[in-house]
Amino acid sequence: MKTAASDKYRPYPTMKLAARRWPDAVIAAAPQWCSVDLRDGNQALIDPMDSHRKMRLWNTLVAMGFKQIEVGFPAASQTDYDFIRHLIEGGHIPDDVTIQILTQAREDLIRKSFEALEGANKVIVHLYNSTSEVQRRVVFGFDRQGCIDLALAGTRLVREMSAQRKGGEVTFQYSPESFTGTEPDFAVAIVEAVAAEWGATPERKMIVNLPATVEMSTPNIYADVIEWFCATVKNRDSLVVSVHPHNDRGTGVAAAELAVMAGADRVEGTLFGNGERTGNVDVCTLALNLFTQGIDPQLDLSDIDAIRRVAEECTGLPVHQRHPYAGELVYTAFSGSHQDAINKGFKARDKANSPVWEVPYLPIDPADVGRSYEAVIRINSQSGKGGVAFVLERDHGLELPKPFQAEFARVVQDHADREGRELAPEEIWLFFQRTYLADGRMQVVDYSTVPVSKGQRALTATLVVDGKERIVQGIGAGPVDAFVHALEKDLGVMVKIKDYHEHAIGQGSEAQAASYVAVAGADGAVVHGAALDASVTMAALKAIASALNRAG
Ligand SMILES: CC(=O)SCCNC(=O)CCNC(=O)[C@H](O)C(C)(C)COP(=O)(O)OP(=O)(O)OC[C@H]1O[C@@H](n2cnc3c(N)ncnc32)[C@H](O)[C@@H]1OP(=O)(O)O
Ligand SMILES: CC(C)C(=O)C(=O)O
Repeated sequence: MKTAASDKYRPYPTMKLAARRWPDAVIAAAPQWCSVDLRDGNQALIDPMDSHRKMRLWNTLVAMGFKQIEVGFPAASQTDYDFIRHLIEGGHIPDDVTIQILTQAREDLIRKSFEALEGANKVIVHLYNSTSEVQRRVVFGFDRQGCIDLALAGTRLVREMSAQRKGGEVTFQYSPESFTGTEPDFAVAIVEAVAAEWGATPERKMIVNLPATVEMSTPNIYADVIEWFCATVKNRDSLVVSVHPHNDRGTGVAAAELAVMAGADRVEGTLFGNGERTGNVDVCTLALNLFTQGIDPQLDLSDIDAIRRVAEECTGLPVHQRHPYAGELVYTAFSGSHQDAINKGFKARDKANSPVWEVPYLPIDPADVGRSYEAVIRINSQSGKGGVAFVLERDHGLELPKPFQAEFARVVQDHADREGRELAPEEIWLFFQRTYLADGRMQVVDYSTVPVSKGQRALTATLVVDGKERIVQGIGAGPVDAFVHALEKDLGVMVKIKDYHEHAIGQGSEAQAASYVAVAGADGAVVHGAALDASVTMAALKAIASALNRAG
């Protein structure tokens, strides 16, 4: 980047805090959540939501457990106004949910907002005006006092209209909008003036929302300012301090978390971070971050895919595949060492039967957000033996021995490299069948055994070799040993079994035997073979044939 261009920008002022406390704070409970999907999220859409989409999103937000929901800017849009009337007149607002509306500090807009709220039980009236130095100078053309006067005029009217209002209580919320561009001492001054005008008390608290309207600094500086604000503002116990981080620097989540550590009681945000420019802070991520620390987030995210679907369909914006917790790929490992560790983690967990989650590379149990283990491990050229073995065990019950895994993984990896793409589990299974189970030069058709002396059995096997039927006979300590001797005696094929494993797949009459052998060829190279059969002995003989066929 050219140096000349960066001369345009100035560093954000830091805060001189004598003994900042937030770095040592630990979040022990969820903050109050307020969804602003239907307002801030909506105002950022190319096509703002119609009533139908708003209603669908509303129902999802309520079902998730949001108790405060900003439902619109009724004085700005007829759709918002009508939607709010529909919520109220249709009786769609549960008793424990408070709707919030946004208005500027302008008389006509405030009056219209109260009109929209008629008949609603509890409401939050959210008044804002921009307080930043730039906006005072460039947009409004007034000084600090002019800015305070505007806020006070708006507050006064909200107070008067709240007193006249029939029906339930009004909670007042004030936002010094563009707080991050506002001198902290001025933010305190204007909030104190507004709180005095409103008459905030510890019994009738006012919400003070301190938005990172534009995220302009590292999150630690935002936290410093929040801590300083909370320590400095008069009558802190009459205020609910709220934050409303945007994500211009990509650190909205961190800013919200540090702000809560610094003393904020409440967080405004949206599902998956939709909102102006780079979005509002993502409440799903914040909530699940808490969840992974053992803290009840007070929001139900147990079916994150369903929530994601609604959000995507209502906003028309896709959630990124790598989005924390919700992205399509975030519970999937392609790379070999990750797959191996996840596979071992799952096995250790099954064995230990422990409630504590400690599967490597998975910060959260996918099942807790309604995701399944199915797609955790997927195979491409970056995958190793653990991943391939995981897929075969998960889908087909095969427990491949370690050296066997290594051999088959090489086959799969070569193919994935050639194809340059992910291989579906069905393709891997097809590959396994083609590599080990398909008919080769030698096929075992049948066999029988009889005891000949103590510990010795004679085996007769019918084979097809190069298309011709052959009968071979041999004696050995068991059927495998007898088969090896038969192959040597009658076909002149030397077989050195280096390793042998078998296990059952399934139970009862449906059960199958899986056999795996490692055979050393004349040159000493080890080749593996495998077979499945209803009979354990037949599976063993077929596995030997499989290895010999592969050895060529
Ligand atoms: C950071 C945020 O997200 S804040 C929320 C922003 N959301 C929206 O603006 C969405 C909906 N807004 C709208 O539909 C319109 O802007 C309306 C209906 C609110 C107002 O419409 P209009 O008056 O026609 O236009 P416009 O927004 O351009 O008005 C700007 C005027 O409002 C003034 N103004 C802006 N914000 C405020 C405020 N919070 N309080 C008082 N006056 C304000 C401006 O100084 C300007 O005054 P001027 O006309 O004397 O120069
Ligand atoms: C109205 C305020 C809270 C806002 O949306 C913002 O500052 O981003």
